[in-house]
Amino acid sequence: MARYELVKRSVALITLTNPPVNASSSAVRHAIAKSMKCALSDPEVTAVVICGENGSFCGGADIREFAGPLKGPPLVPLLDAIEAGEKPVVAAIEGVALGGGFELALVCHYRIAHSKARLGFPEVTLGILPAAGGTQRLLRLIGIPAAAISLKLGIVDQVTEQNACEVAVEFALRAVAKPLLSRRVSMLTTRCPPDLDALLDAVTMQVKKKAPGVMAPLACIQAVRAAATMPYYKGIKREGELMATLFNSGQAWALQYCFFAQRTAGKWTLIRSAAVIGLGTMGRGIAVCLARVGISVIAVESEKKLLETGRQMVIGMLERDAKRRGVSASLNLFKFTLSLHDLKDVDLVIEVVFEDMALKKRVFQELSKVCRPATLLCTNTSGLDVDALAGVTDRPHLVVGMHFFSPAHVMKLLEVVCGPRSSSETIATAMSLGKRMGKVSVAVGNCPGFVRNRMLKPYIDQATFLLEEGATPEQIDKALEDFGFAMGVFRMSDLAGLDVGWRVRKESGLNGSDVDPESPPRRRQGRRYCLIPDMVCEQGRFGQKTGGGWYMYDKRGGTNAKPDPLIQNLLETYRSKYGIQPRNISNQEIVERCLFALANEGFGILEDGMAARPEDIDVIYLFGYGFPRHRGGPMFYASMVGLERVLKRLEHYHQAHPDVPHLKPSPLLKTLVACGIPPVQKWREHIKTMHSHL
Ligand SMILES: CCCCCC/C=C/CC(=O)SCCNC(=O)CCNC(=O)[C@H](O)C(C)(C)COP(=O)(O)OP(=O)(O)OC[C@H]1O[C@@H](n2cnc3c(N)ncnc32)[C@H](O)[C@@H]1OP(=O)(O)O
Repeated sequence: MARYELVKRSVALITLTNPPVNASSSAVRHAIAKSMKCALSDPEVTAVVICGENGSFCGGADIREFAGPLKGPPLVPLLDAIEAGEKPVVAAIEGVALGGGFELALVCHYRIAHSKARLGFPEVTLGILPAAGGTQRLLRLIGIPAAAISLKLGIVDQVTEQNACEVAVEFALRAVAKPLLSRRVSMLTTRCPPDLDALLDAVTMQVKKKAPGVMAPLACIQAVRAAATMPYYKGIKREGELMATLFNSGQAWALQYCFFAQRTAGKWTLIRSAAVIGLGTMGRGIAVCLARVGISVIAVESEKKLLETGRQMVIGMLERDAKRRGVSASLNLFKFTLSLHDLKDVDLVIEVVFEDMALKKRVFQELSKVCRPATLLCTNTSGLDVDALAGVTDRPHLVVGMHFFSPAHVMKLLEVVCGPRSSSETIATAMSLGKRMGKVSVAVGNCPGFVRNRMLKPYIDQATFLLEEGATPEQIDKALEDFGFAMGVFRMSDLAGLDVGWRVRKESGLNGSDVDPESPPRRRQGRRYCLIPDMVCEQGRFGQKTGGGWYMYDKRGGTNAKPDPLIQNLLETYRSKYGIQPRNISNQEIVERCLFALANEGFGILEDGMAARPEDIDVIYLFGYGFPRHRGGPMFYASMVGLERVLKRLEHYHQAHPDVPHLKPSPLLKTLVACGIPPVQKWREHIKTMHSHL
């Protein structure tokens, strides 16, 4: 609900984390109180910055909590303590600082606002008034006759076009030595016009005329009068009395009801009930995501034992999730069953069974029989042909891929896979369901691996080829982590699990009994193939979950990756078996080969019409693979490096490795270079084939 971290060694950064608007729920207030205590008592901390996550400072009190008894730390003492603290506190305001959010900003000693930030007290629209000192402090800060923009008024100390939080941290460092007394707004005297009574009487008349019978605006005028005529401690008492009257009035209830009714009315949806088939890790995560947004879920398993395990896991996840978000767990939305017949009335089904086409086809055939004709049938396949599944149903137009990423209740990305027969309504419904579930949904075409996994293959291939040629997993990971990835390719693979890729390789005949015995060594299906990943899996090393993969871990499920002499040994034996002379490989080569191969596949995807635009690919990689945001995504990164250079380097590497088709520059890359390298946003204009739905 609030993140606490030390930045620049001495500034405590408190980030409110309560999406979507960082409303100050009881849990958020509790977290602010705890963080402030930490900051004020830590001798290393000389200043504090308060900001909000995802571009919103704070949308005010959590209006949903108004219906129940006050929970969490009382507001006024919490805010007074921030103001009275002996270390400078700076509010970094982006997005909105409304109601209680604005009051929080006003108790800070300095306010830095982004030029697009909105500050204000909309409480009156909810039938109440700002009652955590807002009426008293704002007027002390700007005086009674004020009515202009924030900087001019002195509400904020600096307006910025840049990241308000970063500017606020620098500001806080400069504020350390300065006296705080004059920065405590409650200590200021309200500047009043000489004709205060006449002014307030005139405003009262206007309000009565404009909003006859409405209580809150009149109460606000009384609070203004208190700010003008009373010392702060009396003024805030008056503010509290006025609030108590309003808070329990039918007008406040009606106005708050209207606030939510207006938002609920916009929530027309086709999907009220859904089913999830398969309660493995993915299925459980998807089921939790659905229930989180109020959709009732029928969860299906094939065996009693699996169903019971799944049920327990889902309940545990829901309870932990609800606790974290300070809400009650929506267990009543769930039904667990062994029978597909229970799905006859649901609006949508998401199939999450084992990645096996024959099994999936059987499930889709069965669903066709049991579900009502309008039910949408979705598959969470990570790369199989969605249209082949559509083809076994009685409603191919209602079949679409919804490709979630593990863990599904955490990862933001959702690829909505449009089959050639998926109708526009089906795609739009899947896209809007994804948005409702808080996902970043991207529509993609139906090709093997779709976008993320299709691009991942050349990226991982390059990393394993580099191992053959002399690099170690640690060296490759370090180069990629220095580039900006939180985890290099091998640490990431260990986290995701190595067995899935192994199975996919077996199914596609690259490994196992289907391999052509005539294939030359280290070649499969006419191209270079590295056997090392299969050899690692053959030893039962599937990554973190087995306690070993590309690295060793202290236990099964451990996360602390250490270089493993066994892997080093395996690499040396492998190289000598195949007569490979290891060479020194530079970090530049690692980054170029991995990332240019990745982007090159992206160009191929655009060319095939499997993604609508480069921005979509970049979003997929930002949210689905942790591509460093400051690099913009693989396609934007390629444009920053310069397409001409990317083309030249790919030509160079392809010449050195002609048996690696992924290094052969894509025709679209060549076209873009030939036609003068347009900016990323214009690449789409040069794509000939476009998927009809994208
Ligand atoms: C730490 C000190 C605390 C002191 C507290 C003292 C008490 C003070 C009283 C108050 O603060 S009363 C609240 C004052 N704030 C408001 O009135 C703001 C209300 N919200 C808005 O005006 C808008 O939501 C917005 C913030 C401008 C964002 O608008 P946008 O169009 O982008 O999104 P919406 O669809 O309106 O909202 C998205 C989502 O968020 C929910 N929501 C918004 N604000 C609140 C809130 N204050 N409390 C609870 N929930 C809020 C809204 O209902 C939507 O939810 P949904 O489920 O997606 O429909």
